[in-house]
Amino acid sequence: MMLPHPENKYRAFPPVRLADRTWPDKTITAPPVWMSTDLRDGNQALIEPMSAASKMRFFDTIVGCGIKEIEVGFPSASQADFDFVRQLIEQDRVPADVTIEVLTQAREDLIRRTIDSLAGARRAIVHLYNAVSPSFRRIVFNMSREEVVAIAVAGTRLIRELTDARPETEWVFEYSPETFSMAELDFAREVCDAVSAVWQPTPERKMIINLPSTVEVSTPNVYADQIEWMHRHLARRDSIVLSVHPHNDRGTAVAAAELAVMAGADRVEGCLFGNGERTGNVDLVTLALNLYTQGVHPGLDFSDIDEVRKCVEECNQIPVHPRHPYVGDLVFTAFSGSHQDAIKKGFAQQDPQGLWEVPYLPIDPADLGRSYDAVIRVNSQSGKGGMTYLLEQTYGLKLPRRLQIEFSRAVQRVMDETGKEVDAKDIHAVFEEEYLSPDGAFKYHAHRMQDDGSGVKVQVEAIRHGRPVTLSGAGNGPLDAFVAALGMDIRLMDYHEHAIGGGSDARAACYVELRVNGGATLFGVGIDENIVTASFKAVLSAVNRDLQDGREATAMAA
Ligand SMILES: CC(=O)SCCNC(=O)CCNC(=O)[C@H](O)C(C)(C)COP(=O)(O)OP(=O)(O)OC[C@H]1O[C@@H](n2cnc3c(N)ncnc32)[C@H](O)[C@@H]1OP(=O)(O)O
Ligand SMILES: CC(C)C(=O)C(=O)O
Repeated sequence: MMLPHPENKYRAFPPVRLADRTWPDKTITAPPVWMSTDLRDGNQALIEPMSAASKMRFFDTIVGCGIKEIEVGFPSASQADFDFVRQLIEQDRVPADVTIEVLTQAREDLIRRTIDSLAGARRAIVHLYNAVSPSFRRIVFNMSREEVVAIAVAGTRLIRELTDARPETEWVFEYSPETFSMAELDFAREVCDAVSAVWQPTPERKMIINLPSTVEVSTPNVYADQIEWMHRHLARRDSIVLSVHPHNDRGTAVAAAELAVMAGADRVEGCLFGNGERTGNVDLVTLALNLYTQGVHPGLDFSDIDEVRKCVEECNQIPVHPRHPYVGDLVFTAFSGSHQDAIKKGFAQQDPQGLWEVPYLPIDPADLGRSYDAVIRVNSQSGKGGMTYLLEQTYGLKLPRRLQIEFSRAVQRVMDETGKEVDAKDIHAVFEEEYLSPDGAFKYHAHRMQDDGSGVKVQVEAIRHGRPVTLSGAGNGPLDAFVAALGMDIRLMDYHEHAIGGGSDARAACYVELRVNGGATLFGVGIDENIVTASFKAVLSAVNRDLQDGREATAMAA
């Protein structure tokens, strides 16, 4: 089935004729004013709106993130929203540096109730809106341009009158020409100018003009042009905080907000992790952290991003997508081998004081309180890098390179059999089974060693096929002597050792690569508190593996 032809049903959004636009050359060097509308636009979009308790918990989280302007409801729409505003004020829940905001339609009864809800507030933003685009004028209101301007002006006048009568509150006025992004620019300007002419803001007492993409209908560059046009043409611009309120219908709300800020917007309204009507409001967390990764502090605190996500998910009853920027479960995870390899090398070379430069990771997960353990996960697409990284991070085992290659085949076998992702514990189990298994033919028990200056003699007590045996040998060093004691055709090809942990709990890990009876080389691993014992165990591990592989061990000691 093909999609039907769209030409007769949809048409391209016209570009703005703004030849001398300046925003493409701008960079963002300071954060905008952030406004969270989680408790209003976010809440009105939920299947089940939040309870008062959830709203209060969410409010505290938003405050904890450092957001200073918070739209807390639409108090004239429901008793629940009205009561929540009252609770915030009466219980003195609003910190001194935070301002609550409420939304109202431009209708007298609704405006009166809205202002009533704010009685006793120290400072409050009253947010008035009415839709201005041609289709809304025609379909929803059946009104002319003049009538739409008149609604906005009347609403503003009433709010002015009611707020003037309550000087105990510091009032801030916000006006939104709803559906701005679909409206004619000259008309949007006309409405906004008419409203600000009534409110009479000053540079000292600014009002907010908020230009929403109520529905995102164009590419973000067009929205940026619309914002730059308004930024240049609005009357009383020096007395206006220019705000944007992008929705995400085309999936480009973040880009739209960023370009809008480059185009002159001072303030951004959105929700944490992008909840909101339909495809959501712009995600404030992504915006803030995008800035952070450019070296600009957003003025917000997401240093424990998982805690913020937990609250938002529980209050909204909507999970955050596993691939959501910065916060999703999988965004600091690499499954594919080449990515894991690059990340592992990046972590190893990262200068803790230097610029962040770990490949594939645009941000240090630790800045967000995310753990490095989660960075690399292993499935059938993974190479050796991921599994060895996990072994090192979780169990302190630093496998030499050729052992990494050998071991990755063993893990790959398990994954091919199960088809599942494996975690650090699973990988360690495979490692144990392969190299540290106590069930091999030879088991180390104890040893004695003599060093007379000219050479070393060892006597090793071992269990062979369940029976105790004593192996004796001499050589240049302990390992040489032990290999001689085994009486087998063994060549030591490679040797590595390192400490695991520190202090009294420290142990030694020893890796040997042997060629037994002229066959292919293979590794053995030994771990013990004593480095010599670890090396003997490593040799037995390799010999046991050789025997397991069914190779002939012809000259074995009896
Ligand atoms: C883009 C946004 O997110 S805007 C915010 C939207 N949020 C909400 O609407 C949530 C809460 N809203 C509600 O509970 C209700 O809509 C209320 C209580 C505000 C109003 O309810 P009602 O009085 O039943 O009106 P209703 O919801 O049907 O609104 C439609 C009427 O409001 C008018 N209207 C819509 N927006 C506005 C506005 N901004 N200013 C003035 N009138 C408006 C419409 O023209 C329509 O009038 P009509 O009935 O004469 O045709
Ligand atoms: C009220 C306005 C700002 C709004 O929510 C929108 O246009 O999406």
